[in-house]
Amino acid sequence: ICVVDMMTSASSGTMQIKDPLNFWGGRRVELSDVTGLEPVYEPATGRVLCQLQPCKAAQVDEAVRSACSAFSAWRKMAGMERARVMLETARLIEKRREDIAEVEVVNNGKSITEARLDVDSARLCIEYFAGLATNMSGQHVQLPGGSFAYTRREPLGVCVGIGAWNYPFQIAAWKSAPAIACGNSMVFKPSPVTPVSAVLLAEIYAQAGVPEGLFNVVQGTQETGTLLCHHPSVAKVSFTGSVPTGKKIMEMASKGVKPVTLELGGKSPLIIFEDSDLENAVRGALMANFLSQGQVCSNGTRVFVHRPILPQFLTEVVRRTKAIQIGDPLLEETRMGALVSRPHLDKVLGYVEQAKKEGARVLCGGEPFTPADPKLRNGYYMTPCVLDNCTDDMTCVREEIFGPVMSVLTFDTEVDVLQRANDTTMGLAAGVFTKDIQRAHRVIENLQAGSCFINNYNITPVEVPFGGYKASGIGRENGQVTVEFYSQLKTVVVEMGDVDSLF
Ligand SMILES: NC(=O)c1ccc[n+]([C@@H]2O[C@H](COP(=O)([O-])OP(=O)(O)OC[C@H]3O[C@@H](n4cnc5c(N)ncnc54)[C@H](O)[C@@H]3O)[C@@H](O)[C@H]2O)c1
Ligand SMILES: C[N+](C)(C)CCCC=O
Repeated sequence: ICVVDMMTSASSGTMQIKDPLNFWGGRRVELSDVTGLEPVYEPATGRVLCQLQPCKAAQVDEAVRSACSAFSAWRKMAGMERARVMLETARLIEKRREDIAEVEVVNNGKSITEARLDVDSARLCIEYFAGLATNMSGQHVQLPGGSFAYTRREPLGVCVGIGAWNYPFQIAAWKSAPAIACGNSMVFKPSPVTPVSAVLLAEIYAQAGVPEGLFNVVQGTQETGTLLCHHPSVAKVSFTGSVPTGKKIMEMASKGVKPVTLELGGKSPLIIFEDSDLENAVRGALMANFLSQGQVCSNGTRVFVHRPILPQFLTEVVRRTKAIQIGDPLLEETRMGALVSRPHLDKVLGYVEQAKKEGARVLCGGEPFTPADPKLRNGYYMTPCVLDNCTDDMTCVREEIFGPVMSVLTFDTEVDVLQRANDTTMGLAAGVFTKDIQRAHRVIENLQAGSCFINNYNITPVEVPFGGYKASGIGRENGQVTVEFYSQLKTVVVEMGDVDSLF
């Protein structure tokens, strides 16, 4: 069942990926048409891990047909039966936690410590939605003369999931768990940069007993994604990725009047007031900027610090940032691994150069980093960066960098900082640190963001909805409300008397 030959589990540069990464009809599929191969890299070493076999129209069609056939069986199963299979999936994920996490590290570059937490989040999400699978209920409405109506919450059909590269396994679970809990099937396309772990989820679902074709993986780039969005048998598209791609997805889905979930990018504010617990505020700022090498959609990359505490804040944040251990992401002690690709690393370093040109001051980091271990020399590492002296008009403050770069800004009043925090087209997340509870809730009420934090940052329990305001997205993932985004409501009116015809 395993996709990889684990020659060692201790360090990078050794894992082999040999088995096909496409999956439908309950098994891995070796494509006969293998044109358009794309190299897939191990970010920690720069080594080519395998070649991506992109799916064309014929294969997309096969996967969708497989999903259609599974949907017919799955939708008829009782919620309890669906829940049982999902709980078994969660149990198998827990059992394989370590090898899934290692695959994620090898293809994504994040630290093993973080990858384990991502696998846990995927498992918890499947467990959570297993609980909701038994609760697909409607409403009973009394009407005059003993007549009544009721509503049924029904699945949509074949849902497409399209994922980003920063949380490959977690994204596949956050999309598939609510979809299948509601009785849908799914065709999932991972990012071509990180295609390796989604197929493990497909295998585990199959092993747990879902019908063949319930969760399928098609690999590919934007061509494959486009084919999926336009496919006439697809009922919904759930997308995680950048704002520009999200707009294209919405446009394509609109042609078939298909609902979308869009989990897009952000440029989120984190506001630190002078009465904060400084130690916690600094920890929060690091969590808001450096998880997953800074490649996190919800990151609070605009850190607004109340002027009276700026010096202490900067001293402490820089001290802790410099102490972050960078290196082989498979080692236990590593806290920051490699960025996802060479072009992405160059882009992030380019943002630091641009920030300097525009007048920001680099307090630490922002440089390429070469680990001492020779096998890591071609990996995509950089030192985490804190920028001071930032102003609202700078590129580093306006654009999503998606790397380990924290921009620190200063503020004097609550009114001023709220106006500046909201001065962005995006609205994924926001955070506030203060000991004043009235202020905390007042500030949150006035922040234009879908996922907010008081005295913490970037924690996403699966029981609560996650998603954005403004250009950061449509719909939510996780939490009870997500059932509404993967189902549709049927109203049934029942006449108990005679038909009172006007004709
Ligand atoms: N809000 C969230 O929950 C969330 C989570 C993770 C990442 N993100 C965002 O994702 C972005 C980084 O990820 P990325 O670089 O993989 O994003 P991206 O938009 O480049 O790609 C995302 C996915 O879309 C596919 N795709 C690209 N063009 C397409 C097209 N025309 N039609 C169909 N599919 C297409 C890609 O192959 C990939 O699978 C960041 O902006 C980040 O903030 C958001
Ligand atoms: C779990 N995190 C760290 C909040 C990430 C959510 C997904 C966004 O990229």
